[in-house]
Amino acid sequence: MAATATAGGAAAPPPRQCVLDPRSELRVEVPPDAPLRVRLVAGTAEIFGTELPPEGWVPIPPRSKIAIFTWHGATLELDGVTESEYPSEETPMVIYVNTHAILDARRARARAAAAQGGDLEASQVQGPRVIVVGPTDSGKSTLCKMLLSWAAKLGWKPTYVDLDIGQGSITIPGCISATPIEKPIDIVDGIPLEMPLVYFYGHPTPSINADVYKVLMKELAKTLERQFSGNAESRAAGMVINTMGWVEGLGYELLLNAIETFKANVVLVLGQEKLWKMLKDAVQSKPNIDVVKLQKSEGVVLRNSKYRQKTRSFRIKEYFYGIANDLAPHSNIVNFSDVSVYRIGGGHQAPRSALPIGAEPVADPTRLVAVNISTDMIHTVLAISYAKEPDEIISSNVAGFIHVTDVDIQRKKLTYIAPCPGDLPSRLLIASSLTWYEA
Ligand SMILES: Nc1ncnc2c1ncn2[C@@H]1O[C@H](COP(=O)(O)OP(=O)(O)OP(=O)(O)O)[C@@H](O)[C@H]1O
Repeated sequence: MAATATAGGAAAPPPRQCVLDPRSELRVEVPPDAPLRVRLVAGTAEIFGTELPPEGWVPIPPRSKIAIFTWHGATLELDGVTESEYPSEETPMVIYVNTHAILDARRARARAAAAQGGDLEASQVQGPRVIVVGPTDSGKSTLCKMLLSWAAKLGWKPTYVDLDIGQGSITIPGCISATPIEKPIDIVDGIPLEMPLVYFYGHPTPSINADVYKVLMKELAKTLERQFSGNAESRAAGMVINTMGWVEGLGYELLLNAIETFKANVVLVLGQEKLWKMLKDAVQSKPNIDVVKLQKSEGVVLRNSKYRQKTRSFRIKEYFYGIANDLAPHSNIVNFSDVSVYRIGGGHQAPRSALPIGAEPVADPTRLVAVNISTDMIHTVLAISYAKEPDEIISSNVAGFIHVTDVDIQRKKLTYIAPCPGDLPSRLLIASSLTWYEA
């Protein structure tokens, strides 16, 4: 099939078939506003580690950039509009699946050691803790998805940890989160959202308050450590950790911090020799950390900062309205006196208007600051903390998010939308710089 560009006002092309040779993939970009569906006609194929069902059409969400890969050959049918679609035989998939096989063997070893019992070191019963690093658009999130889905297909329940606050593949951007992956990741619905453990940072870049970012990583790691200690199976299945594409200066320092905090024992470096060498040298004194260089796929689509900003907005919108725009959020009103809003590390970014009257920006980067509700909060996202007391906010995970749609200073009322009806599960809210404007 030749490369085609069919979006941009042109009539939708008729359904078309594509025959893929073994170990090749069809790369497809879906436009933001036109539907595409795909059907497997013959053979087997997968999208980032999740197999296409043998029968029936699979809707591909708008704005997706995907590769439909086949190990043994496949015939596909596409129906709808694409921005581009082209096949490629040059993929790093064999290298990726070999990496998966090595991780799988480590999981099996950890499980067998735990079953044997006796006096064992923690590292003997710990499965692989894989951290995937690389510059922006090197395919990190995609490789994480594949490693998780292939592991889940074999019955493991690895924990996915997402440290990429810029994009947010588990929940909205601005969060550090983790969730067990119990089955291959759904092509349409993405990462399952039943049991995520979410810590709210509240900004799309760590430079705003790197100390808070580090504290939240530590809190998440501590909670996961506790969960692993009581669950040999998930400890053997290990973790797959996705990171940000910022690999220089502070970004690099945070990567080293993440490796240490989550006790990663496998570092997969995508697409940058220099980063691989730097990390290898940095961890050489530490036992049992493998730093492995992996080829980047040429299929990974480059996204500029404007596109990323837009994607962030869509992720927030999806939280309230669903991926297929099929959910209806609930609008609600609370009195100012019924909630308390805090900012973690009130220093750097907080506008003076968001600080208590007469307060100066504080120096302690992790200090908690109570903020007055003001019209500045309109269009921003607030997180609902599980904390019982304000001083527990930084060490507590969050229950979910609300989006502020109006602030009535005179009547002292805040209007918001939430995914569920009813009262807020907590009165302690965390402010953020994340905004979303309803079109
Ligand atoms: N082989 C491929 N063919 C087509 N699209 C691909 C392929 N691999 C990845 N993509 C797409 O390219 C985009 C970028 O990939 P991905 O999100 O994995 O990169 P990343 O390194 O995690 O990016 P970031 O730096 O933002 O964290 C995604 O939309 C992904 O679906």
